Amino acid sequence: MEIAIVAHDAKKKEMLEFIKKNRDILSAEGISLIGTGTTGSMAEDAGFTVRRMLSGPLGGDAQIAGRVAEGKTEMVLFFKDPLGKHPHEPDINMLLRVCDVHNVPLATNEASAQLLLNAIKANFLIKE
Ligand SMILES: O=C(CO)COP(=O)(O)O
Repeated sequence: MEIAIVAHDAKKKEMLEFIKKNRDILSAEGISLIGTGTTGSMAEDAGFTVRRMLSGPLGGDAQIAGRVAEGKTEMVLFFKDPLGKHPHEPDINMLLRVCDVHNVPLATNEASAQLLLNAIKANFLIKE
């Protein structure tokens, strides 16, 4: 299962702590990570293997949306900054919309992301 990790700047620290806390799940066999540019390199620096897309403002969200639409990315953990303004808001909304179109699990905050990973751990989301 390919899981996307994306975090806005104000949420990067939270994402880093989150992925480190969930290293056992995120590094498990059958799980691969994809991320927007800066989030992805942050995760790589923490020892994860990540397929890195462009940075969000340069089209990274759109690239991940494409992979969701193609059925390649099957879960999106997107720590969105609800208080900031982003030049690539249309891309962000597209990623959220495409997840809904394709019924792909999407978490936009840490509490929801943890529930999704717990579900993976409990084997609820592993496809046959
Ligand atoms: O802007 C982002 C998501 O919308 C995140 O992009 P980066 O991971 O490159 O900072």
